Amino acid sequence: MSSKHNNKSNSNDDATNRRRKQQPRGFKRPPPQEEIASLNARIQEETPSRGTLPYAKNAVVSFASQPLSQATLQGLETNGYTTMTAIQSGSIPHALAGRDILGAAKTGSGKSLAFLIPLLETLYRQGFTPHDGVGAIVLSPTRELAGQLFAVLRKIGKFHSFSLGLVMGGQNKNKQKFDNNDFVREQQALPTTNILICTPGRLLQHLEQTPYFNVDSLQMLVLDEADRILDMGFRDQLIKILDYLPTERQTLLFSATQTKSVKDLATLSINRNTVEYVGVHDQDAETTPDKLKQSYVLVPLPHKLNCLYSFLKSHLKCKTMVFFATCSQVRHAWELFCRLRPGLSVLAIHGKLSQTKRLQVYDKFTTTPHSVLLCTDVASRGLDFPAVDWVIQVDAPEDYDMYVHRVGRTARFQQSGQALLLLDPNEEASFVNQEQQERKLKAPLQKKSINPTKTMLVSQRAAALVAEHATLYALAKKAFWSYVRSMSLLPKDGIWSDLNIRNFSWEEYALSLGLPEIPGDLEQVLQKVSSREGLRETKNVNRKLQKLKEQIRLEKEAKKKNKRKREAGEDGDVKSVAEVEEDDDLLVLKSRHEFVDDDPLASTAVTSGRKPKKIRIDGRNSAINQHVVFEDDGTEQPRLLETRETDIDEIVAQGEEALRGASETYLQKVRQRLESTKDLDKQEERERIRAKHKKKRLQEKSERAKDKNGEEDGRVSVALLQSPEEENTVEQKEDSSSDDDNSIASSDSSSSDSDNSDGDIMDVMQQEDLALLLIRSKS
Ligand SMILES: Nc1ncnc2c1ncn2[C@@H]1O[C@H](COP(=O)(O)OP(=O)(O)OP(=O)(O)O)[C@@H](O)[C@H]1O
Repeated sequence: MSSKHNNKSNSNDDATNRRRKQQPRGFKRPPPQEEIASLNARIQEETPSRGTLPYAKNAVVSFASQPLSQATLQGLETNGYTTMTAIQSGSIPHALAGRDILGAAKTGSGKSLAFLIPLLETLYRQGFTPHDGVGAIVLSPTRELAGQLFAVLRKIGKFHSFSLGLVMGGQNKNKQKFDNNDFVREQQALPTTNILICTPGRLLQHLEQTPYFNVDSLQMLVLDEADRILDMGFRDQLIKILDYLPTERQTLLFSATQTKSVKDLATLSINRNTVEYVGVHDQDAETTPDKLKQSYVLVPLPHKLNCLYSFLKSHLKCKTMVFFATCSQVRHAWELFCRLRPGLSVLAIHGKLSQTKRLQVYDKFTTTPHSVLLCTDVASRGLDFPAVDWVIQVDAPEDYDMYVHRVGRTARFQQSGQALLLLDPNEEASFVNQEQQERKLKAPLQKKSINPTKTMLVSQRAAALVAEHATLYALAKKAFWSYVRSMSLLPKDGIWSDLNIRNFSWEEYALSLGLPEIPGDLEQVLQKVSSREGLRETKNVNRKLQKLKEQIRLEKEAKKKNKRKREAGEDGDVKSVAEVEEDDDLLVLKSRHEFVDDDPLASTAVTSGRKPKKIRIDGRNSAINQHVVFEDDGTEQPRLLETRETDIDEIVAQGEEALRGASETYLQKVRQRLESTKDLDKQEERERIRAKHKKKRLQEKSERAKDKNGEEDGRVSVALLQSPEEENTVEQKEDSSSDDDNSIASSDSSSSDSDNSDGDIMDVMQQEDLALLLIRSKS
């Protein structure tokens, strides 16, 4: 391969000259051939024996002591990387010797550099130039992670002359025209790309469709989050990809929850007798980072949103990630919380957001210190957001691996962090099972409880908002059904095997989302989704039904449009999407376009070249395309009750008459419910305030006493209690890592919080009155 160096083109010389200019003074790189020969000799000499860790786990080993090229060392140094982490010192010497690696280490321990450095070195020592084609491919399960790896590679590979490519598709909003442009641009760049970072779906698309995309010179294949790429969602794509790649290559697999399955290794043509397994934390007592504090609280499903909102209100100076089970729940919670204004930036990321929007949110959360990111598991793996203080899991994870990745978004690389899991009482026995935990999870989960005097009720406000906004109503419905579906489809052989989802308070859960009741026949749905067969059947029936509905709707729309044109001219009460977007940033009508899946595979099902759609001011859609929505892993999203992503499509599909009828009944129900619970809620709220005031008085009294005694013990009020036994205790000693939070909590409790609570009671009453007023005016 080194002969390839002799074939350098002029453009490559230019690139080399440019890079030389970037190099700091005094930086002298030896002539490549000489340096390469010396590196090869050192590697041969210093390669550790198979099956051994080259250094003790806690040894301080510098990058400079390794047989690495000057360009790589320079790249590392300029970015502040001087000493290696355990996984780096454990795996890099083996990887430099060309061995296949199975690397396992805790989240945030520096696995990315553990494979990116050998990747640069291998290509460098092989003398790769842009004309040698693809020498290394890194597969990532999500676009955000691919983008993050690309950014790290650019930084540390700055002094090399390789061409890097990031291929993940769906850069623009889901318009096939734009996506095609991206795809064509990628196709043009691929033949001269040396290192490719990509998601499996897009790579496969290129392997199948890009004529001059030659992967015959591939030296190295890396699977970041390997167990995820090898699991069901990506497996088929991976197998197809592997068909195109040469089998003679080095393969590196990294993850915090590594696969050791023989089947997986065979899939990747890895010889299990020669692969190096580097599990630097295997002997540790815990599978999660050392500086991560983990706890769980029992919160009945219908109270989870109350609990989350209260938590956010008392942690305004924190950066928090909140995990939900489904995209629809994230969308609903985001819409709701944006309207409830908890007092910090509320962001949301999930698989159905357009790529442009996803990148914006990613950047915003990276740079905003006090913010909350509501997300699905699309953000659970690999993402390295700086300084995340808290990870909250509103919905329990599907399995322990997912738990490890979710909580691993905080306490990264020597930092501390906290994680809180909200478990419904029905879930406790399955998740916090001693035996299973000791065997698999090995995480020090502490049970805490919620301080009731600190909990705010948002469900009343949610009901008022849902009554007012049709978009929110549609989102609440979707959130409800998507959660039911996700719970019904939990793996039957995993930790949730004993869970009976019929034990959940579904009626109350619906109310907590702002719905007046369960929006449909729950029993029927549970029966249908109880088996995957049932789900598939439902999906097919739904598609046919949807097609028919769509046809009828289009005919109706055409008729209406003509009528409107005749009566009021083109403009009438019709607004363009852009106009609606301007009206209200939070309206979901805006996201109707953005939430459409941008998966390249999905995009083929989207009609292109249409005129801009028009939407009625009142939020009813006037032009709906039928489209297929894919999950991030490329699988088609089942459509049990959701037919499409437009917010009010189901209402529209029922036609004008049905809509009016439904809205009447709905408002009637909300009215009844608000009337019936009004006194009760007011009384509850009063009691809460009374308790709070009493607590405040006691606190002030004790503070006065302390002042008198000159005492200062640093105790502050917090929302979480240490253990259920301490449920009535409102003060506890705080740990240093959450000082910020608690200073807020404490200042809230002394001044602003009591304002808040007054504000809350006013709010609830006002909201109720407002809702009733609204209902009356509508009826
Ligand atoms: N040798 C090093 N010196 C200093 N910082 C490092 C070093 N290696 C990695 N880091 C930093 O540690 C953080 C976590 O690294 P990285 O994202 O690679 O972790 P990871 O093990 O891949 O985590 P996950 O399992 O979540 O994917 C990053 O911010 C990275 O810059």
